[in-house]
Amino acid sequence: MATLTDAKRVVVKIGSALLVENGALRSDWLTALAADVAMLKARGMDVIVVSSGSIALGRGILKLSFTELALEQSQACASVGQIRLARAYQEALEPHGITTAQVLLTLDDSADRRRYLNSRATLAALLALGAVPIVNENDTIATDEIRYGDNDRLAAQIAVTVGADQLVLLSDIDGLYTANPNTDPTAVHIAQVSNITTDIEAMAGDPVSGLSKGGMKTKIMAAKTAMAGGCAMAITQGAVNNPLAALMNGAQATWFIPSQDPERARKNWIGAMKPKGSITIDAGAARALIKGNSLLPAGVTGVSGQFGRGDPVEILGPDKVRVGLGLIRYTAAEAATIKGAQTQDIQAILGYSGRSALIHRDDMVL
Ligand SMILES: Nc1ncnc2c1ncn2[C@@H]1O[C@H](COP(=O)(O)OP(=O)(O)O)[C@@H](O)[C@H]1O
Ligand SMILES: N[C@@H](CCC(=O)OP(=O)(O)O)C(=O)O
Repeated sequence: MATLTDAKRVVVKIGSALLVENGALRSDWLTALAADVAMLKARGMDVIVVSSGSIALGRGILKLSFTELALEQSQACASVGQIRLARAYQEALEPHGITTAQVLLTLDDSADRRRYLNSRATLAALLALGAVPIVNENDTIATDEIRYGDNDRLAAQIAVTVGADQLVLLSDIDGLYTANPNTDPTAVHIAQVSNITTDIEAMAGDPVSGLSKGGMKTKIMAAKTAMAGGCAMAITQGAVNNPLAALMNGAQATWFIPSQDPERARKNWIGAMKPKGSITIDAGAARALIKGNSLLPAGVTGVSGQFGRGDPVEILGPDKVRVGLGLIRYTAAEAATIKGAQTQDIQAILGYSGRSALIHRDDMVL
């Protein structure tokens, strides 16, 4: 059985209803949550917070609490609320000596592989620097209608993007039940799910009322994404103070357990992609890759196909036999220009600085 104690990298998703009450921030709750985050960091874990609440806060600030909002009004509320939200996290975490970073993303960002690799690199750099990224959907440019509940799915995508081993959804309920317990008194709590069957999907309903509109449905969708990426996911009660400490101490939750770890899942995901071109490498580079190194331009002897940054390409050995597959960080034209070059010469050749590796070892399967 998974517990939060085992996590090395954890994403925590916080719903609007936990943070905002009657248009105002629940400061005491957030202060306690900051202590929870500091406790996880002190145990050596990387922490990313995905927080909703910008629209709910913005509505309060703009005094639009009792109005049905048009889409652009929701987006305006999000812009107003997001500044307040980010500052609230900064002020709550600062006393613990923790630096916060604001990251605004859309669900589309992980579908576009170039943006996916960029957000992955930025988040990894922030975590390496010890910062806590506070992520929300970039509501101003969200192309779909803003639907509350999308942050469940966004959090799962981010968890997979950064290779988190656990995702915790702090909710207004302590897990998945066989039916919505708010409307069905016979509903029974489910402690663990290792396979999302149609029966499990059928259990998940909408929320009853309030600020959140995603209900269990978006949480089950999030669980599917997380599990496919090798990340365990917990749904637990967030309304109490210090919900993460409570989860560590065995608070009731539903744990969704994946069948593989994040690294294996990522390699399988890359391995299943259809290559858009190929890179031929020399024998020295092939040996370096087998030892676990990234592919540098110096070892490349040929480039073929039309690919963009972030696209999957086949890696061929000197004898044209397939060595592996990876997500490349340069376009086909750039790769052809810098093939055979030393890393320190890339800037002079291209006229701008690029990534040192053509294909990073984390983005490669041999
Ligand atoms: N099978 C179920 N088990 C538990 N809760 C359910 C179920 N089906 C529907 N729900 C509803 O989903 C709600 C949680 O979703 P939501 O309010 O959107 O959470 P959050 O604010 O954390 O995003 C519960 O309070 C409950 O009303
Ligand atoms: N991005 C929106 C929230 C979207 C959302 O998923 O809300 P919730 O169901 O409360 O987690 C906001 O910050 O208001």
